[in-house]
This record gives sequence, structure tokens and C-alpha cells, in this order.
Amino acid sequence: MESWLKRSGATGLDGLELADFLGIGRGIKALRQFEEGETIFTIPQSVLWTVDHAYADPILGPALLSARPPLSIDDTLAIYILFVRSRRSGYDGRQSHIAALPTSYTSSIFFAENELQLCAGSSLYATTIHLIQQIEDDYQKLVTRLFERHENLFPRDEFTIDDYKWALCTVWSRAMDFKLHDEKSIRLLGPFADMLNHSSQVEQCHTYDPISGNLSVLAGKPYECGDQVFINYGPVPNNRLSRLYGFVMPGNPNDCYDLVLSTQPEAPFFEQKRRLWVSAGLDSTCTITLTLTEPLPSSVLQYLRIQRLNASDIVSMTLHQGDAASEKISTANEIEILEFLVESISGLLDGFKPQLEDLEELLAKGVYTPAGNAWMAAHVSMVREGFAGNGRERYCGQ
Ligand SMILES: C[S@@+](CC[C@H](N)C(=O)[O-])C[C@H]1O[C@@H](n2cnc3c(N)ncnc32)[C@H](O)[C@@H]1O
Repeated sequence: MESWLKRSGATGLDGLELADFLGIGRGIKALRQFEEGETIFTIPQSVLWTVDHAYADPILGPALLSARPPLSIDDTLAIYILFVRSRRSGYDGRQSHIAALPTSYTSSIFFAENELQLCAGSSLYATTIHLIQQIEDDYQKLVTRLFERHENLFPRDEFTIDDYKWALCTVWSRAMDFKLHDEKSIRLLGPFADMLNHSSQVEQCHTYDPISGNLSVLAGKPYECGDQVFINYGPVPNNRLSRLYGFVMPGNPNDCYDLVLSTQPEAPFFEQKRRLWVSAGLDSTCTITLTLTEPLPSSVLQYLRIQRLNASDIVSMTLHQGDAASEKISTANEIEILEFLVESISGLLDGFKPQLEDLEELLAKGVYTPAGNAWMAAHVSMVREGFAGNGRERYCGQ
């Protein structure tokens, strides 16, 4: 892979090598010193995996262009990888990258039922179950939209659902996203750059030049010869890390709980309430992220105050829409929403299985293999530790 990249114009690779690091696995090792901010290496645009390159491929492109509706970005990249992997000639360079990819992944979609049960009640449990079904549905759509129409391009034994899952996990765990101008963004996989592991000790230091289309990695901190070079994947909570990347960080400060608030259209004064939610930047169904530093965002209270409005509250609120329900509306309304919150958060916490104390004990005793699936699921489930304490204090103090 490295010789193909160098021939294609990659720079900086001589100062680096792939190496195994204890407790983290394969990553990139510095073979010399790097000063913070220095460009470590650059991968040219011609070898990146992008949606544009997939469409520009003379064999794959026309098939992708004919798919209706068009494929999502992740599906396009996943099919591009599988397509290149399946070719017998003409794709040596990209195939040398594919040969360096892991052959299996540890995303939560591969957890066994008993492993997944360890995080029952968490958003990871619900999203993983949903995702497994979604992947099966998406695969069936690909079969009818693409594979059956171009049987010569997509030999069925190299485009099975297991191949599709592998390619999707390749994209989820290795793709980088960059914001461009005009609110546009680009998702790409950079050969070699995708060998960099994550550390929250460095600032974001991978950059994309929209003019040249090249990808560069800068030193996020000073490195000595022999150090592992890291990038920062972003402030990702453990449930996402486990779903997309197949690892977790114990005590992750970015841990959060996605609280879904929704109201049925049959509810009293639904239309008026919906308008108030929209004026407050919310909606009749909205997902609000509870974090360890902000376990009870004001938007939760705002949503519930509007949800519990009675006929007379609605009239006065509609007159003063401003920042709807950002403050207490009435004592009765406030008591109602706080009682509801205590009840529903207790319900949410009770929904977690197994009990927090049991999980803490099992983890402390080292029952689960570190970094294994059960260990990851247990750590995701521990997220409630922070919310249980912080949240309750906050509700009692209202
Ligand atoms: C972009 S790849 C990095 C290269 C990867 N280690 C490899 O050998 O191909 C991302 C994957 O590396 C692993 N990884 C990255 N950072 C990690 C970390 N801090 N701890 C444990 N595993 C990590 C996870 O398996 C993740 O899905």
C-alpha cells in the first residue's frame, strides 16, 4: 500500500510505519521527531475513497448513476470498496489498501444477544437492534436496485449481506468527515490515514484541502521517534464509539443519553402546541442529548412545559410567543412536569439491566475480557452512573 501511495504522490510516509501497540492494536509509529503543528503526511486526492471517485469509475459509475433512488453516501462507499475488492484486474493500488483492512470488526451489530443484553435500557441497545434490521432492509433494497440489474458487476457471492456489513463497518470506523463551504461536507477514506488511532489528548489535526482535494495529517502534539501518532475522532460518547468504531473509553467525558420526547397528534391542543415547540426551536418529537455536564438541559423543561399546557395557558402563551416556555409558566404546570420527569427518569433507569451495583462488581472483578464485547456493553451501560447522581440532585433542587 505504501509504495502505491508514494508512487501516487503521497508525502511524509518515510517518517512513519505501521506497528502494533499494546492495548490498542495496530496504529502508526513515528520514525522521527515531529513538532506540534508540523505536517506529518499528505495523501493525494486521486487515491482517496470518495463518492465522486466511485461515480467517476468507468465501470462502476454508470451502474451507480442508474440506481433509483440514488444510494446513500455510506452505501456508495461500501459498494465501491466491495466492487474494487471483487475485480480481477485494473485496481491493484486500491486493492493493496483493501488487503491492509481488518477482516472483521467489533461494532455492536456483531454483539451476541447475551452481550447486548448487558446494555439493555441504554440507547446503544435500542439503536443496535434498530440498525441490524435497517441493514437487512437496506441490503434487500441494494439487491433489487443494483445487484440484480447488473449481475455481471456484482457477483452475488462477493456481495453477500456479510460482505455488506463488513464494508459498512469499514466506512463507519475509518471514514473522515470534513465541512466545506456552503454547508456542504465530504466523507472520505484515506488509505494509510485510516490506520491512525484515536486519542482525546490531541486536538483535531487531520485536514482536507478543498482546492487540491488532498488529505493531510498534522502533529496534534510533539512526537518522539517510536511514539504512536494519533488523531482525534471527535467528542464521541461510548455508545457511538461502540456502534461505529467497536471500542469504548472507560469514564468517557463525552458520554450522553439521547432522550426522545414525543407527543401524539391526538393530544389536546396539539396544533397550537406544535407551533409553540417550533417557535422554541423544538418539535413535537425531538431528541435531546443529556450530557454529564448538562444532565437536564433547559430544552427538556421547555418541551414538557408546552406539552402540559392547559386551555388558559395556551391563550396567554400564544399571545407572548417569544421564547416559548423558557421560564416557569405556572406552579401547577411546573409541579406536573417535574413529577413526570422524576417518574420517567426513574423508569428509564429501572429499564437498564443488569443493576448498576452488579455491573460495577462484575467489572471490578475482571469477569469480562478488557475491550471484549461484553466489557464494552457493560461500560456503555455504566453511563447511567453519572446521570443517576447528577440528574436526581437537579430534580430535587427545583
Ligand atoms: C481508523 S481505524 C484505526 C486503525 C486500526 N487500529 C487498524 O488496525 O486498522 C479505527 C479503529 O481503530 C481502533 N481504535 C482506534 N482508536 C482506538 C483507541 N483509542 N482504543 C482502542 N481502539 C482504537 C478501533 O478498532 C477503531 O474502529
